[in-house]
Amino acid sequence: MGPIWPSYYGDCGAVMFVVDAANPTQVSSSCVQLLALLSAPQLAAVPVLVLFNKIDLPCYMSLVEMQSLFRMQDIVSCATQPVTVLEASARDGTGLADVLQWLRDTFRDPG
Ligand SMILES: Nc1nc2c(ncn2[C@@H]2O[C@H](COP(=O)(O)OP(=O)(O)OP(=O)(O)O)[C@@H](O)[C@H]2O)c(=O)[nH]1
Repeated sequence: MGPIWPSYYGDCGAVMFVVDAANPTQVSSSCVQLLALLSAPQLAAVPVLVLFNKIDLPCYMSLVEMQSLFRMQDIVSCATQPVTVLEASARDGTGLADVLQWLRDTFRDPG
């Protein structure tokens, strides 16, 4: 689906970028897609949530290792938009309260 994402950028109020944290083979392609998304002019001021999902599943890499492989710190500090990184399991609900809080904070009516 990646190639058609830019056609939606103009309508985005926020982006939730979900990474399969149980699948280290997708790290490099996810990282390339994330960098392309963050450098899109239409998304330059749009809040982005990078969500490492499926943390209930076993993986040979720890989440800290995966985020290090992603160079998340560098990505966040170089991004023009606010970037939040969270972890969750959509299956058992871990971390979803933080995701909902991010949505509330992001779409809070400023008035
Ligand atoms: N264990 C676990 N499974 C999940 C979680 N979130 C989604 N799934 C399952 O993962 C499968 C694929 O769902 P998604 O990853 O959302 O869909 P997708 O991105 O199109 O599929 P893939 O790219 O193949 O992972 C489904 O069977 C979901 O039920 C999670 O947090 N934990």
